[in-house]
Order: sequence, then C-alpha cells, then structure tokens
Amino acid sequence: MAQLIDGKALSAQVLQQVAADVALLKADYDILPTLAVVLVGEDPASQVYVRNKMKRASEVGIGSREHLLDAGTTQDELAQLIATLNSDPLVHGILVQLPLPAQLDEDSVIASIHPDKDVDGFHPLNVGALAAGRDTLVPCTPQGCMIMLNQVHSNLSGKNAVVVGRSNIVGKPMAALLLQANCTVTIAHSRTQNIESLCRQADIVIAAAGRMALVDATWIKPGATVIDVGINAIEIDGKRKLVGDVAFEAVSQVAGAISPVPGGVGPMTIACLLLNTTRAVTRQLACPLEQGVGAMNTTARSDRYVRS
Ligand SMILES: Nc1nc2c(c(=O)[nH]1)N[C@@H](CN(C=O)c1ccc(C(=O)N[C@@H](CCC(=O)O)C(=O)O)cc1)CN2
Repeated sequence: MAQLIDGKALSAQVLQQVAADVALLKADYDILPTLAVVLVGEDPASQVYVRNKMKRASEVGIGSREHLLDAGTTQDELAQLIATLNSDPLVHGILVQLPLPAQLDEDSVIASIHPDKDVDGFHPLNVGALAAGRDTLVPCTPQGCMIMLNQVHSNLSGKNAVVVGRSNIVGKPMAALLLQANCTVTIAHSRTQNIESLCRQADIVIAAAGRMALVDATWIKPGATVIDVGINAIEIDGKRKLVGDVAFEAVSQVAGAISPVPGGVGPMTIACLLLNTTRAVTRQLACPLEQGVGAMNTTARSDRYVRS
C-alpha cells in the first residue's frame, strides 16, 4: 500500500510559514500583505475556491479584497478594475479566478495584471522567467506539487518524470519546475502515443489531464510517486463527489506514494497562493525576509518542506 501524501496536513505547515512571514512583514516593515481576488460570474466551483482562498488568507493574517463581478462584465470594465488594483500600493497580489465567462479574453486579462502582483504566476513575463530558470512568481498548483514531491524524495535529480497534461496552468509550469530540479521530463497529452508505457517507465507521474480515473494501476511502475492534480466533480446517489485523474484505490496498490483527491493538491494550491502573496510583497518593496520566501529561488522554496 502506497504512502499517502496528505495535502491537507502539508498545506497547514506551509500556511504556518506564511503566517510567520506575514508577522515579520508587519513587525519589521508595518506592511499588511493584501490579496485582491476577482471573480466574474457565478460558477459554483469557482465560488467555493474563492471563498476558501479568502478564508485561508484571513487565517494567516493576509488582508483580502473580494471583487465579485457580474457574469456580463465587459473586457473594458475588467481591465479598468485591474488597472486600479495595479496602481493601488496597498494591494500586493491580484488573482482573477479562472475560467472567465466566454465573452472575456483570458490571455489579455492575465497580461494586464502587473507581473509583480501576479500571484498566480500566469503573466507571460513570469512564465518566461520560469522557463529560463529565473526566480519568479510560480503557478500555485505546480509549486504545491513540488512541495509534495520533496516530502517523498530527498533528491529529485535524475528522476524520470512524466507530466500527463499540457495546460498553461499546470502541465507546462510543472514540467519547467521538474526540469529545474534536474528531473528527466516528458510531457504527455491527448495525442501522445503509448502513453501507458511512457508512464510505466516513470519514477514520478503527475496526472493533470482533466479526465476522471484516466491513470490506472497498469500505467504505474511499482514504487513510483503519483501526484493527482485532477478535480472532476461527479454525482453519486444525488451527492456531489470529487475524484481525480487517477484510479486511487487500484493505483495505491502499486505506487510507492500517492496524493488523494480531495485533500491533496487542492489545499496545496491555496497555500502556495498565499506564499506567493508574501513573496509578491518582497518583490514590490525589495525587502527580502530573513530566511523568508523573498530570498529563495523556486526550487529552494519547495525544498523548505522536506521529509519529516
Ligand atoms: N486564477 C486561478 N484560477 C484557477 C486555478 C488557479 O490556480 N488560479 N486553479 C483551479 C481551481 N483552484 C484554484 O483556483 C482550486 C481548485 C481546488 C481546490 C481545492 O482545495 N480543492 C479541494 C476540494 C474542494 C471542493 O470540495 O470543491 C481538494 O482538492 O481537497 C483549490 C483551488 C482553476 N482555476
């Protein structure tokens, strides 16, 4: 039976570190790190994620501002709000919850956020910096996955990693982070041939395809580490249930370590968002925290949460 990588417990450790960084920023610089969260429309899942982000922010002492916009909001209206938040010195992080309603162009919305306030790490400048191996704001889900991997592996160097999925939010930045940690990285996707045999050779499989229970036990090398990024909502007996991209029961008989859904990558994503918010403060004010997030590169930051 595989070791369970408990994202809930691990995210609590990360949040503790964030709370300490927030306290330090207050004591040394009299700064209240503040996150602006923008939600357009009434997608129920997005409402849950935004609510959870605000709740966790308040628990660690991060200030938050919620901007709930009508589903019919225009590109110009959203651009105006983002311009206001960009120039507000009391706002350090800006997050626009995705997906956006169809009339809005996601790429230009993301590009309009100031790169130093881009706590999602989606701005093209931050994407480029990550690809070049520079210190930058890193997308929250892959960052959380790296922290989880560092719990299991004291050294990722030379590991064979397969990322299933090539989204801008998870697959591509995940591959960049694994490469930064000296893994040998393959990105597999819907057009990849022999995907099962590719995965069977992997020491690490990151399942981020958005297809329920896609990865089953026959895909996994005995002892491999499996991180499940999938969030697929299904209904069983009239009740909503979340399942991942991995057939959890079967794969946990073969894998060495596995993350569950729920309680795996999801809570880590939110914890890393708040980690990025304190990091955004240090970028904007050039006040590196002693031993804090500001002084560390992306790999080093996820290395802080090592095996206990
Ligand atoms: N601007 C962004 N939009 C989206 C992102 C993102 O990182 N930035 N990621 C996803 C959704 N997401 C964060 O926004 C997210 C998804 C799931 C969870 C989570 O904690 N899930 C829980 C279960 C919650 C439930 O019951 O529904 C878990 O897995 O345990 C957090 C964040 C798309 N949009």
